[in-house]
Amino acid sequence: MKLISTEISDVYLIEPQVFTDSRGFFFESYNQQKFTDELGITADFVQDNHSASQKNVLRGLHYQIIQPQGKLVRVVVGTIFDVAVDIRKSSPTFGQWIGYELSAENKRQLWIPAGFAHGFLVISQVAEVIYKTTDYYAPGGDRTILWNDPDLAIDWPIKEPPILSAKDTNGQPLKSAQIYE
Ligand SMILES: Cc1cn([C@H]2C[C@H](O)[C@@H](COP(=O)(O)OP(=O)(O)O[C@H]3O[C@@H](C)C(=O)[C@@H](O)[C@H]3O)O2)c(=O)[nH]c1=O
Repeated sequence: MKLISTEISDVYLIEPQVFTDSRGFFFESYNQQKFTDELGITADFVQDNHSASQKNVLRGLHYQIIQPQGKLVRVVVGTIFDVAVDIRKSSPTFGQWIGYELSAENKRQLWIPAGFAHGFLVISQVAEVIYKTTDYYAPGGDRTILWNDPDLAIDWPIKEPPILSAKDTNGQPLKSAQIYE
């Protein structure tokens, strides 16, 4: 597997080694020893999540104010534009965002450590997103930063108003959100 740096240190794209033959393909989507020894990413995951969304759904930008979660995100059906925003006040890249296309085809994964808000826009007709988290869901502790916060100015590849949950419609701008020191 290959580690690709992004514009924000600590956030990485990961490209797995894919084995193809006449039957199809195989790849290790996660291997703790290789993550630690080869990629230098030490993370203990405690939960796997799986969501399916239709085209133009935007989920995010989410984080947990308690039990902040690191996330290892990948797509098994379709294509998403996956975004991470640095919301660690003490970080030199505070308020910066990165966005990458993750797809069933490119098999790329995005490693987002705790301290970031995460969201994605579905580009394909349907997308199924699977992600591992380093801490458990903390209902009541989850927070949303507004997906189109003008201070973040995230360049979503969006052509029409996205489909949002009620929670995401009422996200906070970063400047007034409860965030990490
Ligand atoms: C996130 C989550 C939700 N749920 C429940 C709560 C709710 O009834 C239903 C749907 O929850 P949500 O609307 O919050 O799901 P969703 O909008 O997909 O939330 C997710 O968005 C992406 C971008 C993230 O980064 C994740 O951390 C998570 O916040 O699932 C769990 O049981 N466990 C979980 O870990």
